[in-house]
Amino acid sequence: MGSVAFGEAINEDSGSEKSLKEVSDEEPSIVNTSFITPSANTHHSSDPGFTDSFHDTGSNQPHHKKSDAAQRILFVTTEITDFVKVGGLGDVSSALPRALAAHHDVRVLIPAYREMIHSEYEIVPAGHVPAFAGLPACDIGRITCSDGLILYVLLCPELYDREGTPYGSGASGYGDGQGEGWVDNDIRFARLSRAAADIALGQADLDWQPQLLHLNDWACGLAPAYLHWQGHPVPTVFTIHNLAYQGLFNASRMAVLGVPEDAFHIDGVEYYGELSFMKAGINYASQVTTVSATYAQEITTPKFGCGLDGLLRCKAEQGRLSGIPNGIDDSWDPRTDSHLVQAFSCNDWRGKRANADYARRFFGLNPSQGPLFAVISRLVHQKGLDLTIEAAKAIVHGGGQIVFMGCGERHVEDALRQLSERFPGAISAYIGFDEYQARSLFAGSDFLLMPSRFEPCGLSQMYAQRFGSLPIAHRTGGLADTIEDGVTGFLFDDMQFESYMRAIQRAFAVYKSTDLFNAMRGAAMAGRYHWKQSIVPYSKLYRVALEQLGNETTLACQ
Ligand SMILES: Nc1ncnc2c1ncn2[C@@H]1O[C@H](COP(=O)(O)OP(=O)(O)O[C@H]2O[C@H](CO)[C@@H](O)[C@H](O)[C@H]2O)[C@@H](O)[C@H]1O
Repeated sequence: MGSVAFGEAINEDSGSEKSLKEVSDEEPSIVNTSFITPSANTHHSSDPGFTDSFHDTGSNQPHHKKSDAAQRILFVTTEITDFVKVGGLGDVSSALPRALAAHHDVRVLIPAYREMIHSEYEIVPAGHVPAFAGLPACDIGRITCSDGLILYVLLCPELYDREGTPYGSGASGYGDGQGEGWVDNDIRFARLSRAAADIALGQADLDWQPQLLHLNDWACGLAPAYLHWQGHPVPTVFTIHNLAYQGLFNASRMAVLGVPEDAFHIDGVEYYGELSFMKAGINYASQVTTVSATYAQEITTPKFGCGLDGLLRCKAEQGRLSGIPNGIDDSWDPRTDSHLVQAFSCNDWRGKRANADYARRFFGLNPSQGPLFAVISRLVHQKGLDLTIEAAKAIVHGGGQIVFMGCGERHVEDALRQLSERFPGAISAYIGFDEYQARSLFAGSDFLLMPSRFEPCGLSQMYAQRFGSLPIAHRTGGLADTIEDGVTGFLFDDMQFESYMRAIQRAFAVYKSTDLFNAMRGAAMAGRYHWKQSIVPYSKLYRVALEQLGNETTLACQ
């Protein structure tokens, strides 16, 4: 592909066609707060028992006084940023249960990884789950976090006490049983799912029993299925964070996982001859959610549905599929974040500049007056790194610099290393992830490059906006829902180099116009994508799932 020239090709006014919001440093306004997908709300709209008691109380402390509508929720996950994080699921699992805990009794179930066993936290014996099919018996421990959040950790050292990520020895993402995933991932995550089902049924010797399971991604997908096959109608909410990772395993593994033979068909867990954990979760959960309204609609189409779009369309028609956006937690505040070399706020651009200087020094870039672009991402196909690599030369020739931070697919890591060697002082590749430096980079950069092919929600673009770094992103999924084109960032429509370059050119043009650039940064920083906005929709959904009990006539999708 040819490169797109800067200079005369740049339209000075291209970023200003839309009027900017008035911005206030002291009281940031809330933007884009309503994302519940309109096409999938047949159950939600009725919501007979739901009251305003869930509205913002200003507290996210677990011991906040709960309303009568409080529910006991077990949030089941494979990552939590407090201990182990591969990507966005870790952040969500750390923040969402805490936000919900102001209104519900929310506890978390997660495997006891090495990071927990060797942490400073005491693990108190709490329960036990029996062996099942080829799944070993294991103990359950309890960790009480410093803010009171209770984690139940599944103690099974032969499955979980390993060097590596929750999913495998490599770093390329969610390891769905293929590639670099652990060879026993089917057993590892069936064990987690079965433990969740046992806890829900009061069969785990715990002194606590949830009313509802909130399950996350393919690794928890068998939990609703186990409950269904046993004939126990425990309500379940299954959240898809990324449909592309499905947990596909050989059908010969069914017996060892305790999956009944007669469930292996197109309306059960079979996916083109393999066993799909993701399909099990979608098929048997009371409610399915994903993490933005746009992605909830997209996954019902062949383009984004990963072969499950027919099933998801059926769920949407049944009112069992909805989109609830992720948020970001209070720690993402440039005025108070202790990770930053200098705190800053809207219109305090000297403070932001200090973070840029630090980032340039830390990542080995030359001093520069040009724009600093950041890429903070898992390095996987989804994230469109190939487009950014193609655009890099033009960005550097236009006077820009780029820092890449992330790890993932080996060939992408290699390509980034080569790029940084080709453009020393202008491009830096940090292969790995460091929360501290990531925050400095969000704070120091002028623009975040995020040309994702698809993006269920995306957190990085929200972090960037909060820190006054304008995202340049593909108009898809949660990116489309959380970035206002020409106001808080730049969106492009086609996943094509030329289209991406036009958005980058617009960013360069805005950078040249100080007033416009500052107004956009202010608008971006004023957007508050707080988790509090998710409490009401999740609470409604929990209520709907509880009320569905005993009324399961529409579960099957033929
Ligand atoms: N190599 C790395 N190692 C560890 N952390 C890294 C990392 N690279 C980036 N991160 C961090 O992980 C988070 C990225 O979260 P995103 O939501 O943007 O994407 P991700 O694809 O991981 O999440 C998926 O789940 C989330 C949660 O629902 C959805 O928002 C998203 O669309 C979906 O793809 C950020 O906190 C970022 O700083």
